[in-house]
Amino acid sequence: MTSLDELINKAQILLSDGHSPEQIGDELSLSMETVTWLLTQQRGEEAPKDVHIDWTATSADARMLDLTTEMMIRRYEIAVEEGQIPLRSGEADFDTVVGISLSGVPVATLIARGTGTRLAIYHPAKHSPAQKKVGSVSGSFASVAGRSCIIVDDVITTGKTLHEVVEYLRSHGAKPIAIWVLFDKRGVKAVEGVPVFPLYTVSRID
Ligand SMILES: O=P(O)(O)OC[C@H]1O[C@H](OP(=O)(O)OP(=O)(O)O)[C@H](O)[C@@H]1O
Repeated sequence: MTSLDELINKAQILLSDGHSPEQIGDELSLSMETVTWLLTQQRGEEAPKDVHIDWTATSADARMLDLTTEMMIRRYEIAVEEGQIPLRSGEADFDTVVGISLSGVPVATLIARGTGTRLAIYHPAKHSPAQKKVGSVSGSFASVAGRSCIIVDDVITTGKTLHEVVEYLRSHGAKPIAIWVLFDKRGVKAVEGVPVFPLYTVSRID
């Protein structure tokens, strides 16, 4: 079975389990166009330009995940050393890591441990069970008001989630300093003026 067949199979299983195409797109980190193609594709029909990242070999092992977060921390240290993050003398860097639920949380937890900072968890609006969907910071972890924050997630697909988090943090008295992600599928340099530091940028060359 090819990896494309596996992806089609995964999408069909999610559909038969009752997930909407939008949820399948979120689950597999694929655009709606790609999900539609996976679910309806006719042999010979050209696939949309998208990439699927399978990093379960790393995410399924806490030690490998920890090593990955060490790379993310080093990535940022280098950016600071090179002046990509201009810090005013005496200014605190960041004191809080905000992990985006769900997949950003284990990564953020290890980064908070590795940097000796506080851990906050953000629930995106799309996860809210309420009719009026709004994002929120979990009351079970660190608060964000008055804090300088690093936002952590696994992947940028459209960038919508990060826009939401940056707006939330600013409107709740927090200062987003930078965004750290494992994979950036959009090649975005900044979100609402907050610089993005991906470990890997994924792009297609046609
Ligand atoms: O750039 P965007 O288009 O906003 O997509 C990226 C977001 O989508 C995924 O979350 P999702 O809630 O779908 O899955 P998860 O619960 O596994 O984190 C991913 O973990 C990012 O948070």
